[in-house]
Amino acid sequence: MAQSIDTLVIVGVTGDLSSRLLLPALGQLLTREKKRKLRLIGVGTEDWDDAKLAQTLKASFETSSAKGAAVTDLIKHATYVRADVTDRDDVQRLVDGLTGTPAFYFALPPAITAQCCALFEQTGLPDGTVLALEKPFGTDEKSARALNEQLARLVPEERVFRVDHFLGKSTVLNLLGLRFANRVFEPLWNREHIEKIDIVYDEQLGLEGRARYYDTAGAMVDMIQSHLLQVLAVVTMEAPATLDHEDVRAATATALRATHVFGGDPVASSRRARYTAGKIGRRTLPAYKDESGVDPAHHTETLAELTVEVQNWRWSGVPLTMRSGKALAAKRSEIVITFRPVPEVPTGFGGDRPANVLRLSMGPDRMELNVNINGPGDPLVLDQAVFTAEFGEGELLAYGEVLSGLLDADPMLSIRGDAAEECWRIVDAVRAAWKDDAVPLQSYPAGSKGPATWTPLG
Ligand SMILES: NC(=O)C1=CN([C@@H]2O[C@H](COP(=O)(O)OP(=O)(O)OC[C@H]3O[C@@H](n4cnc5c(N)ncnc54)[C@H](OP(=O)(O)O)[C@@H]3O)[C@@H](O)[C@H]2O)C=CC1
Ligand SMILES: O=C1O[C@H](COP(=O)(O)O)[C@@H](O)[C@H](O)[C@H]1O
Repeated sequence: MAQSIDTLVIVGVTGDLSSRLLLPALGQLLTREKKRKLRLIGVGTEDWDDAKLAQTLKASFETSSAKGAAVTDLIKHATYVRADVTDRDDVQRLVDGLTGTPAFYFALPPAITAQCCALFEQTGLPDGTVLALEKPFGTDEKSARALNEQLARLVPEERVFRVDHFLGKSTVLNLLGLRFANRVFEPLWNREHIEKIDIVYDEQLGLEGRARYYDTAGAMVDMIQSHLLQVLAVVTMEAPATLDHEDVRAATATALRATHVFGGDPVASSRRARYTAGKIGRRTLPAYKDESGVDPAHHTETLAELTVEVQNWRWSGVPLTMRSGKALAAKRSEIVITFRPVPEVPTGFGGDRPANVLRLSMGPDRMELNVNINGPGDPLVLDQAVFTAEFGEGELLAYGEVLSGLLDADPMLSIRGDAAEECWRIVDAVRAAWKDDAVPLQSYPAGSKGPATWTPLG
């Protein structure tokens, strides 16, 4: 695909996302694509200059071992613009200084992004501009819709990138090949054969100084509303005819539109908890409520679980449970597909015959399928064998995949506007029930597996 973006404007280049995730991924991309010509403009309110930006670029690129002509060229010509993007004159100056076709990557708090977009309505934007927005995209269904309407006044939908780096993860991309390029999985990928699906993203990380954002988001918004619902959409969607963004995004949006809280009951289908003081390995964590910047009155959950149903012929009645939390005993990131038991095993077989389970791990990126076979000793006693395959990490970091699509103006890995609204619709009812305290906020010690009363998933 022809390159169509030649100027990348990172607004918020002085921030954490930019230096820790975006720039290393950009460096990796340019190492692979030595002929890509890209100018970088970094924007922030800090008193930086071009030399300080170059220094930051070098440090970030080192973390991904980035090198080569395109990398050197980008650093050499990168410029820093000090601007407050909520100030009309600053935004006008920024837009007037642009040449070529720009992509604005807003590595900013979402409210600032919205203010900047409102100013773009006054300043105008060059033809072909791409706008890339980080999560959270709005704060609920209503605000997401309003933001979509605002963006639609600026650029066409295909030029809005609602970034979700989980869509760039190797295992999530591999799901497309696994499901739609094999005869053996897709015919079984439905309610007749699948009993339940669990999507788990447990982290050992605690708050990591992110109270300003996390304390108003919590695990439900931080992980389930965005990343895990996107993964769920890829797991449950119908086969797209092509991998073009029109087909893939139509398929994921259709799956999300059919997704509803299980049994229509947000109370019975959700759980929440918050960590108390504890130890993870050698690290001692204070209770979440005592972390710096946290307001205990927010009752923010650090572990959330939600069961939904995709209400269509393929999935009706199958519980799909998403869970994610922080400060847990072990990192666990997997999609677990549990098949229904076989209808009958011939009398005469001994041994266990557990259900077939397909595990797709999102780090390390690999799959495991357990099957029951005749045992190695007595052939009439069943045993279990495991087929494994490594997906590999992928050539690019997840953010590299996202940036690659963005610079080529291919929104396949970006969330379409209506899908973003659907994700809020699914969780808004649950958040309302939580706000009314209809679901108790339970607790678990940091470093544990979560509240002891919760049934383990997968
Ligand atoms: N950090 C992470 O791991 C992840 C972050 N995100 C999302 O990325 C976004 C940014 O997060 P993060 O980098 O952590 O936040 P930081 O607080 O570290 O950085 C925010 C950036 O925004 C800039 N900024 C704030 N106000 C203005 C303004 N008025 N004009 C110009 N620049 C401004 C700051 O510039 P300056 O300091 O110069 O004022 C800074 O560079 C958020 O939406 C977050 O949800 C998503 C996934 C992961
Ligand atoms: O967006 C986010 O994702 C990370 C988890 O993603 P990973 O790819 O870094 O494992 C999560 O820790 C963070 O809270 C959330 O904002």
